[in-house]
Amino acid sequence: MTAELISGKELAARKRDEMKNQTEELKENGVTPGLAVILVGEDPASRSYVRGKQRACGETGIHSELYELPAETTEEELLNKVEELNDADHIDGILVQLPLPDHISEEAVIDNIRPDKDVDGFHPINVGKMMIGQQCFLPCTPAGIVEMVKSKEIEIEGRHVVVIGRSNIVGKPVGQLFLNENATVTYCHSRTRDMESIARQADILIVAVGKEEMVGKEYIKPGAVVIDVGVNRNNEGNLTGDVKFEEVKQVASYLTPVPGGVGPMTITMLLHNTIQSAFRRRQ
Ligand SMILES: Nc1nc(=O)c2c([nH]1)NC[C@@H]1CN(c3ccc(C(=O)N[C@@H](CCC(=O)O)C(=O)O)cc3)C=[N+]21
Ligand SMILES: [Mg+2]
Repeated sequence: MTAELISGKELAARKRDEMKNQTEELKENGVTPGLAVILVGEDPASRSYVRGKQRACGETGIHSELYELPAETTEEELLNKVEELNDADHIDGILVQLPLPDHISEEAVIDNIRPDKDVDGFHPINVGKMMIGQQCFLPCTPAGIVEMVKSKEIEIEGRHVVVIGRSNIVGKPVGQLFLNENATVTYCHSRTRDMESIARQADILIVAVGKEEMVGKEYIKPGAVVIDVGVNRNNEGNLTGDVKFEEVKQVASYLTPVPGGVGPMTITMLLHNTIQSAFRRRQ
């Protein structure tokens, strides 16, 4: 078997076309959706992701503002900036790029973003609402993954989803979203015993670990759907996933590439959340 690739890039392009119509509708009513991105420090990978987000905003008709703060910024200064953006009517979404420098508490920053502008879906109010199935901003990477699976009309209900990774921004919420879709969900992590045999039970395997080429064909049930969330930079500076692409492609039914897979859909869901926020707050 050779897996069919799920191109996040193509799906993202289709979704962004639809979203352009939504921003036009808003603009006819005098509303331009606005996203503010705050980047603290000079990490080159973070800079490159932020550039991608801004480019995507431009293409979709979303106004974006970038605040580049020096690495020495204090927590209080950052919280003041968040407060200012919380109060700015033309800003519908606030994204503080993670990770933050060690002297700043990510928890304190996230807690102080207005939940109705938290387009990352990281605020505890939004996390709680997601957990009990209430309307909220869904976290972008997990929501993008569900969209990718649905785009191929892959059945989710009743199927076994195994998530490798338990971060607050990908692993935990992606399992919750698949549970909300009536899947049976298992989490694996660094302390899991015999991870390969658990992963081999997955109908849909989601790998969100951050370790280059960790998952080979021994983790895959023939015909499984494999979603690679890894964004690792190798020694040559290329972006690579957590999955051994060439060998897993020989056993899986569907596989997401890196780059061109989950990443572009993460950005697309951010645009989606920002537009939804503008509709909710200003229409
Ligand atoms: N508050 C916050 N929200 C985030 O959503 C967030 C964050 N912090 N910190 C960092 C991670 C990482 N992330 C990516 C988004 C898009 C691509 C993406 O578009 N990747 C392209 C390639 C980009 C390239 O080549 O550099 C692709 O996979 O095809 C990657 C990574 C969002 N993150
Ligand atoms: Mg920190």
